[in-house]
Amino acid sequence: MHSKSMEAMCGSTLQFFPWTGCDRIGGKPHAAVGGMMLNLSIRKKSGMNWIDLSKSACTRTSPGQRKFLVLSHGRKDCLESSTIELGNLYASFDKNCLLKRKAREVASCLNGRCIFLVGMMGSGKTTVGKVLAEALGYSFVDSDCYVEQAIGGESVAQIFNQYGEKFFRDNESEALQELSLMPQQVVATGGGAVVQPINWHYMKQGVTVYLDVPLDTLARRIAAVGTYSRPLLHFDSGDAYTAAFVGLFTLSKKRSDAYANADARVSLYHLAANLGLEDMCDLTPIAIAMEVLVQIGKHLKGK
Ligand SMILES: Nc1ncnc2c1ncn2[C@@H]1O[C@H](COP(=O)(O)OP(=O)(O)OP(=O)(O)O)[C@@H](O)[C@H]1O
Ligand SMILES: O=C(O)C1=C[C@@H](O)[C@@H](O)[C@H](O)C1
Repeated sequence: MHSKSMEAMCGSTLQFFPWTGCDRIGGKPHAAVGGMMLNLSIRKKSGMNWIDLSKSACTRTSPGQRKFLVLSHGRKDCLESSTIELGNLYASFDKNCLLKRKAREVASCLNGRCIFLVGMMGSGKTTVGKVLAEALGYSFVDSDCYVEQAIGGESVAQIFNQYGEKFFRDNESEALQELSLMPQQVVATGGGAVVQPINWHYMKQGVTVYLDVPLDTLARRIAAVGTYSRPLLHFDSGDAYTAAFVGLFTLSKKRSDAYANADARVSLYHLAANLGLEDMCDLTPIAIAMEVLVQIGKHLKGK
């Protein structure tokens, strides 16, 4: 579709929300983290031209400046589905471009140091960690999997059942010690790694980031996949959500001080609010990974 005809079709309240799910746009325009939320007035002020959708997603409309695609419009009836699909495609491309750009900037200050993600079970350390690692060009390691392999392939739940929690914690500490000696890794730590003071000594060889996620969101995520793989939340009776919520509540009371040791904190509650989102579920792993990089950048610059 030609850019002019798209402009004529779509009218005047176009916005770009790179950090949210494209299909769930509805929050109020806000200064987004990583800063790319455009509306018509900003577009006019900055003298932007529409992008020709038939060209590359990274079309440069003026030297050194990359322009972004339109994703949403105040009047849904004037958007053709093909336009939305194309917008979604380009938007995810752009989100990755922005994430990679931020990752390059942060990587240049990290000097190969690892990132240790800490947080409660279900906080997204694995999901976000993989996105971060990919953007930074780092390896991704899940410390629970590392322990499982070290023990000989048994699952965390089996290790808890057979050998008890102390045995698992000792092996977890050994794993973190080994991982702290290897450069350029994003490590998703086990939810309870923060309780052993010695683990902080290992993790502080790199940069530690706390993914702070409300208990209700954690419990919903865990209930969706079941509590079987998480021995501290698994009970034979009762529904999965209640078991997860009660278990997480008890653990979080014991751990909140420990999580506060992290160098940086990413609060999903605050991130969603800053982006004008009513529902935290609309925060994509890319959005959260971007915020992790922003907070690491601030930490490294001493802000
Ligand atoms: N941003 C997100 N939006 C929606 N669901 C998510 C998000 N991040 C993670 N999830 C889901 O939540 C669940 C837990 O995520 P994940 O395994 O990444 O957490 P974790 O912190 O590594 O958990 P654990 O410490 O128990 O291993 C998964 O089912 C995952 O798909
Ligand atoms: O929060 C916890 O104590 C745990 C979290 C998981 O990642 C595993 O390390 C294990 O299930 C214990």
